Amino acid sequence: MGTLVLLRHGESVWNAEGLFTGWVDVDLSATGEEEARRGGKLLHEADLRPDIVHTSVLKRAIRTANLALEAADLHWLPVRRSWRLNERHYGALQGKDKAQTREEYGDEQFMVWRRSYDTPPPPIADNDPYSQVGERRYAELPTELMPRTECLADVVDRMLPYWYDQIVPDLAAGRTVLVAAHGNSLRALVKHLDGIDDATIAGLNIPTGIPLVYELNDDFTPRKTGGEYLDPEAAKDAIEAVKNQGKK
Ligand SMILES: O=C(O)[C@H](O)COP(=O)(O)O
Repeated sequence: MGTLVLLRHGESVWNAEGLFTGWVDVDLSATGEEEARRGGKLLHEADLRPDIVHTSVLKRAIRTANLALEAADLHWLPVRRSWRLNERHYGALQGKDKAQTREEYGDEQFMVWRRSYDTPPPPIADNDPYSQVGERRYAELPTELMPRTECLADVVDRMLPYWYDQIVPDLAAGRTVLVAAHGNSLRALVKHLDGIDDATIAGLNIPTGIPLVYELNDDFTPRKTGGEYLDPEAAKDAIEAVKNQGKK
């Protein structure tokens, strides 16, 4: 029931520089802005007209949604935002160079931190310049829910209440729903939708700026496992690029 469109934000400035980002509120690069517009054009060309938008509270996802909606001439759509759609909190790795981290700690540890399901990176200190503790945007987040690091399992746990309580009701009403979020919050959602096991999810990467469309059954399971990218060829190359981040 309903159509779900997932859109990872366009390339951010830190994506371009190869830095771990997580909850740091980094803006889109010029390439990322272009990717976001193209995402909107792809929606328009495919005649996909979202009725409502959900974003994280991070500007790279918010601006991606805005630019895509502008390109699709859908500026007026209602939007809701939640920290539950944020990128995975990358702990003490936030702000660190991916390639340098890989070199310093080795391939195995790097991949455990980046893609293992249940091992989070070391926590970030509250006085670290890249910590989000005390940020006004999280003022309503109960202290015990404020992450200092997260693994993907933690993201699944904090994202699913938003899926069930906020997104599913929109889909149940027959709406086409656009979710503009992040590599790892969308991996968490795809894991849930496609029933991917904890080991296999390590190999799944989401490209920036290319809408991924799921037509859903009445029980909100996908009609087609994996959904469909609106530009499958571009998605293939972009997925490979995400996979290879951190390699020199
Ligand atoms: O937070 C980040 O650094 C990226 O947006 C996602 O990074 P990853 O693909 O290395 O998990």
